[in-house]
Amino acid sequence: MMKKILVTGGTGYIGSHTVVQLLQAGLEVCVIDNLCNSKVEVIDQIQKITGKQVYFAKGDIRDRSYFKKYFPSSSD
Ligand SMILES: O=c1ccn([C@@H]2O[C@H](COP(=O)(O)OP(=O)(O)O[C@H]3O[C@H](CO)[C@H](O)[C@H](O)[C@H]3O)[C@@H](O)[C@H]2O)c(=O)[nH]1
Repeated sequence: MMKKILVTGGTGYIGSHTVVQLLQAGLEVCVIDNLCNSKVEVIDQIQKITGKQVYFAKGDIRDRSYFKKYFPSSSD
């Protein structure tokens, strides 16, 4: 089974470069970023560079209701 990695801040400078490396290593990547210091277009650029799909969700994991939506089995 392919490993899935969650990268928070994955459209930022360090995050996007990390995502490219992870994809090129054959891992599946999901990015959560609130886009306060980056643009969603970065996802398209990553996909163009790697030829691989990135799952993207805009939001902040510090927001409890948002976190629960994506990680419903997490405990309080
Ligand atoms: O509460 C937050 C804060 C940030 N982000 C996102 O996290 C990513 C990374 O944030 P930063 O901008 O703090 O970090 P970067 O690694 O992208 O860039 C930082 O490091 C770079 C060099 O390493 C440059 O110095 C740059 O100016 C500096 O912001 C961004 O996409 C931003 O939108 C969130 O989703 N939530």
